[in-house]
Amino acid sequence: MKRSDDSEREKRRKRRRLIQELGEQRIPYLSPTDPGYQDLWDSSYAGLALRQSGTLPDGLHEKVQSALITLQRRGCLLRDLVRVRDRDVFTAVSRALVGQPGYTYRYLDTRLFTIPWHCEGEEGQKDEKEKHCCDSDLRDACKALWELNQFFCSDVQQTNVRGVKRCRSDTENSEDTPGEGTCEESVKDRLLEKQEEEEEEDSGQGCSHSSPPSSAPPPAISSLVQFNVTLINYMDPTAMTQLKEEPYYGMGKMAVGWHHDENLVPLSPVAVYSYSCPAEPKNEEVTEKDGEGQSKEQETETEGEGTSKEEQKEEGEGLGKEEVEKEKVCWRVGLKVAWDIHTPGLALPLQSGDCYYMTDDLNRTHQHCVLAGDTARFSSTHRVVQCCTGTLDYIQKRCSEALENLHTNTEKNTKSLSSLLPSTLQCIEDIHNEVEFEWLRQYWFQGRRYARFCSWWTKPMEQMEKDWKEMERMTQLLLAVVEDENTTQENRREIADILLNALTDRQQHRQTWRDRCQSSLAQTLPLEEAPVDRPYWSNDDPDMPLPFDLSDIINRVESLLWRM
Ligand SMILES: O=C(O)CCC(=O)C(=O)O
Ligand SMILES: [Fe+2]
Repeated sequence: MKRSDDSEREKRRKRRRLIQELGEQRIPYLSPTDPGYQDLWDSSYAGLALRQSGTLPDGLHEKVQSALITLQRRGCLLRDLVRVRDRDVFTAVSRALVGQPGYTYRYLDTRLFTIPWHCEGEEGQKDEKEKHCCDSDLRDACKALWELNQFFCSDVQQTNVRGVKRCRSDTENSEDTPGEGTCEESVKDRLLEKQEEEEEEDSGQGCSHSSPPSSAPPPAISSLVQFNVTLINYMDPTAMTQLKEEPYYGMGKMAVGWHHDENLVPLSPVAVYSYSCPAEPKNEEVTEKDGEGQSKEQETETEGEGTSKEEQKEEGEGLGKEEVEKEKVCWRVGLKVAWDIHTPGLALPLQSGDCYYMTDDLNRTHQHCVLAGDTARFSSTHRVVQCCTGTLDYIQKRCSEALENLHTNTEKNTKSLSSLLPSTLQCIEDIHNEVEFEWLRQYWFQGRRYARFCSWWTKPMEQMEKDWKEMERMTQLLLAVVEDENTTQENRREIADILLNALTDRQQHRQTWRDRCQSSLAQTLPLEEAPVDRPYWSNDDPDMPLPFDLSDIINRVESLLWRM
């Protein structure tokens, strides 16, 4: 649901006031050197586990690290232009999705499409086109990430969390005395409630579409973990001028703000490989975008926390200096219990090569953020994404389902709708909108970035566009039925209603995507990354069954409904 600008403004105003009220006070959080750290971990963050760098299989680090550098060098890692509470923002981190061929992952109104990973023994089995979607360099890189994925799949289930080392040797002291002074509960309570309320809205768990029953297997149980994608993150803090301070605990600069991971299979774990590299690897393809190229004026997203520049300034003010200094050289993951202001937060430092797991319902009951260190850093975050409506297979089946209702008379060379059953028509118009807005426009909005280094999605997207065009034809046929005054069709009114709703939705969504494509932030992108508003056609394009702008047709159907 779209919320009005007014209520957005009001929310931001309240939040700003609460942050001002909180002033210099911060909620306590513990780091490994603080007394009580280990106890806090055991009691309140038990779903978190650390797999230290030195305990990974031989050779895996080298493979994975060189794979990550390859992805960066080849220009595969890009900042996403996401939507946070109706506003366009760039993610502070650059990202790419690698995973099962044909899978996608949706976060913050953005559907990422996988660069397929290639698994062992696959060569020779796949048909030619799949085998050569990327060059051998990228194929090797993706294969290394698949190997890491295999390791995580078996490790995360063997490691019934307690088996993994929780911490380093610097936590002997287990006295339970949270480091910082008391704070005014009332202010914090309200602040936290506000914060949670806002964040929850951004973190819909589970499937967001009410689609027909899917053939997907039941949710993974913890004994059988199959991570199906990894979202790769990269950030060089020295190139970023706009990192936000962590506002509630004073943990320091955030690369990724507080959030729950979205769209995962409930209770599924997340496994993260962390690689801090001393120097920024050169990006061959997009030299323009490096360093200074990242405009200082751009706002950056911190998932679920989109705040204005003024707020960022205010949040930074009043921070105790020594709090900012704490552990500042090391990258860390921050954790907090959701809906709870009494439990101190936890900051887990990550040495290069360290991995951590979020298991059980940690992702649901807690939020996490990423705190920037001094060096550039990659992470590979392996997930079991909810894929009931997110695979190419799924959407192709949906398209076929819709097109079944299009009957071609080969003799007369005419087309007609086989069934005019309202439920069938409703389903077809839903599919039409789904394929246009969840797939075609999502794909093209991210520009030509995929096709640049991997051709896997090119053909399927072309086919999908053809199918979608057939659906435009079907809507045109439906319009003709509704407008035929002489029809004996008894449920004409019901059909007109269905059509009107679908067209109104379509018109609105087309406008939203046009706005996203034309936003001032979108204009800052280099040509090959710039959003493409596709499909787009002029209203009198003879090749297209219906105009792009549906307002005339919507008016026609509306007035027709009045007269019925
Ligand atoms: O980089 C990390 O350690 C975690 C990143 C993260 O939370 C995410 O991508 O959702
Ligand atoms: Fe996350």
